[in-house]
Amino acid sequence: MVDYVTPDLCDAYPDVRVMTPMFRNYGGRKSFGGQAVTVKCFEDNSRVKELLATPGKGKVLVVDGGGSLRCALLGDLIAASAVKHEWEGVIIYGCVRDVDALAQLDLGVQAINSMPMKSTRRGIGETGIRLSFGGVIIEDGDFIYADNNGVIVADQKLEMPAA
Ligand SMILES: O=C([O-])CC(=O)C(=O)O
Repeated sequence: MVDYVTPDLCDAYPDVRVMTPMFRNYGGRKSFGGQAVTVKCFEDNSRVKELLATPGKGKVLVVDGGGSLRCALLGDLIAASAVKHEWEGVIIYGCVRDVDALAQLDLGVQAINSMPMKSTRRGIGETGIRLSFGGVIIEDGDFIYADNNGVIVADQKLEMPAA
């Protein structure tokens, strides 16, 4: 597991897209990165649950939840499924819950806040599409990196510069 340091990546790759600072780290992995798998859903985590139950090695699930603060799109059970399927992490423009349990998992999780109410699951949501939030565009297949400093997006895979 690579320890990504986003300030060092910004220095080495000044063209990266940097998200507006609004995410908090909720996962047990303070730093994570990989190829973006995109989801857009509003207050419905059907697609999040489905995707995190498929193989995720080298991948980061990027969820545009429309910034809703009314319910959580991820909790400890779905996050545990993500760990089992080897996802690197999940970035949610929306909320998570079960935050103390999330902090114990070997998974990166960044979201805008915590919310104890769960979302609905009516099968609504799109996957593999272009997202726009946090001041940047994220295409399915882009590369995304996150740590406690922030979240950055790039067209190609980034390597940590030699120390
Ligand atoms: O089930 C949900 O919708 C979210 C949740 O609490 C979990 O993943 O444990």
